[in-house]
Amino acid sequence: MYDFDLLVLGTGPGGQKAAIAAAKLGRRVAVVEKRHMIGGVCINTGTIPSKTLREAVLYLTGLNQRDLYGASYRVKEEITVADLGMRTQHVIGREIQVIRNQLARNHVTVLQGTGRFLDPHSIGIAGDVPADHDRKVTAEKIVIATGTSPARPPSVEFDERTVIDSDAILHLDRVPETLVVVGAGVIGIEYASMFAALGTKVTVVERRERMLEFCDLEIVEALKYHLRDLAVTFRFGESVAAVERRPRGALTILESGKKIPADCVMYSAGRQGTTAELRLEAAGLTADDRGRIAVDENYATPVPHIYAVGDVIGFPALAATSMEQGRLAAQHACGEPVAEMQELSPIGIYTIPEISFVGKSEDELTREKIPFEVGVSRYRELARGQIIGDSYGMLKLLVSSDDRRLLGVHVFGTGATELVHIGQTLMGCGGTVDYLVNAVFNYPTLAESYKVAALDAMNKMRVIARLTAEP
Ligand SMILES: Cc1cc2nc3c(=O)[nH]c(=O)nc-3n(C[C@H](O)[C@H](O)[C@H](O)COP(=O)(O)OP(=O)(O)OC[C@H]3O[C@@H](n4cnc5c(N)ncnc54)[C@H](O)[C@@H]3O)c2cc1C
Ligand SMILES: NC(=O)c1ccc[n+]([C@@H]2O[C@H](COP(=O)([O-])OP(=O)(O)OC[C@H]3O[C@@H](n4cnc5c(N)ncnc54)[C@H](O)[C@@H]3O)[C@@H](O)[C@H]2O)c1
Repeated sequence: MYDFDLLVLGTGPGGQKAAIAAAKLGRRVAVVEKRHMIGGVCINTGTIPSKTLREAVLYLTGLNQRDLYGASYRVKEEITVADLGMRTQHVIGREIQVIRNQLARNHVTVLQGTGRFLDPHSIGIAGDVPADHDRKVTAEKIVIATGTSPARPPSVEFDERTVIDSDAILHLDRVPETLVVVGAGVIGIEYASMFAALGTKVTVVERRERMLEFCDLEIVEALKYHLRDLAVTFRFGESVAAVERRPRGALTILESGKKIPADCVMYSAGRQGTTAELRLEAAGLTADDRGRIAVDENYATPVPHIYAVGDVIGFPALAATSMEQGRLAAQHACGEPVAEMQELSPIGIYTIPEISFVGKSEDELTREKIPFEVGVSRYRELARGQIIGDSYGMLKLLVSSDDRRLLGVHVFGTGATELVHIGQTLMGCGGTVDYLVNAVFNYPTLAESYKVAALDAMNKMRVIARLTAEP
């Protein structure tokens, strides 16, 4: 008899949903988590602090209101890290309470400490403080949901103040005047946007020739234009060779020989699966060179009673997908029928302005030789866009020229990450552009952009149809 039916390592989005799903099926469930990390990277160092910081920045700088009230509009003249941290800490605290309460009311046992495999069914838990004793628990099924940590190259001297990663950026003692961001991935660009909005002079160094290459090119161009307008400098096609700490700041040395001085350097050049402490070999498992664990379509590892979900299994490494993987893995582990994860997942990037999309991009459709028409709506032509002072936002629909189905939705500007779900729902139900053409939307709203873009696509398709029909 095992101590638990299902034991989960890690309480990020994947671990939480795995634990609760199994508890709802009447299983005896436990989660193992380090002290001060309930909620995982998501709540403590990743998604939630970064998105809350972004709201604080937008509110305090008044950036979103400047189209209406002028370039000098500010809610607060001198914005300090205390102003920013207050909101972040408040939200983190509340979210941790919500998670603790959800686990407790579902009778999930929380075991505090760092878990490691002793054998395929046994986990040793090392306490985080000397007073916590080492203990051993056994479980019939185990879910690994240990997430990732920032990758720290050995050539970089991290010191938590001047040369930092995305965890330490939440604990700066002041807003830097100059900042170098290494890596223009999602994390790098989101933080570059926030600091640029605060007035920091940001330089982004990216090894590749472009950034966010999975996004619509036109939208990435629009984002770059906005960021340059906020004094961001981009160095594409450049790699960082070394970062040197100096008494007052740091020097980022590029392979091309350039030296960039800055108060602070944030390294956001990828993340590494948190598997080093797990002693996977004791369970007969291995991780790849980036700490990731291989799984099958049910999230089972090569050792069938052990599952892995969330960032530790790699792409797409998002909170929303991690949650769903956790739920599906638990269902499978409990012998319940499992639906496949829906392919149509949206991506939301909380830059300033924000980006969101679902489905294919123009580049992908062109590569795949799928004919499509584009319908565009610009916020400045929507009454709601004028009311909120968003003159740059846009929504783009990609419509199949063959059967008028929606193939992709790309949104840039206020509310993009919310608006995208209208398109996602329509696409998930196999809907065509005709639904949007004929639907009545609330007015004045940004959702109306769907109708405007649908009409635009339909008008273009009509021209082609007319010309094609001519003898
Ligand atoms: C700065 C930043 C911003 C992000 N923004 C977004 C966003 O806007 N939207 C989005 O969808 N995603 C975002 N993400 C990604 C998102 O946070 C992750 O996809 C998500 O947190 C992954 O969830 P997870 O279940 O894999 O576990 P994680 O949230 O990674 O948590 C893993 C947990 O496992 C614990 N753990 C590790 N090893 C052990 C062990 N041996 N024993 C016990 N516990 C252990 C850790 O302490 C940690 O608490 C962001 C990430 C970062 C870093
Ligand atoms: N809004 C969101 O959904 C969101 C937000 C933040 C993070 N995330 C998740 O977190 C994950 C990690 O994000 P990330 O941005 O750290 O990683 P990433 O791997 O996406 O980006 C790292 C970037 O750094 C560049 N790079 C690496 N080494 C370099 C060097 N020496 N010099 C210059 N450039 C270098 C790479 O070319 C790459 O573009 C993402 O995969 C994403 O899923 C999601």
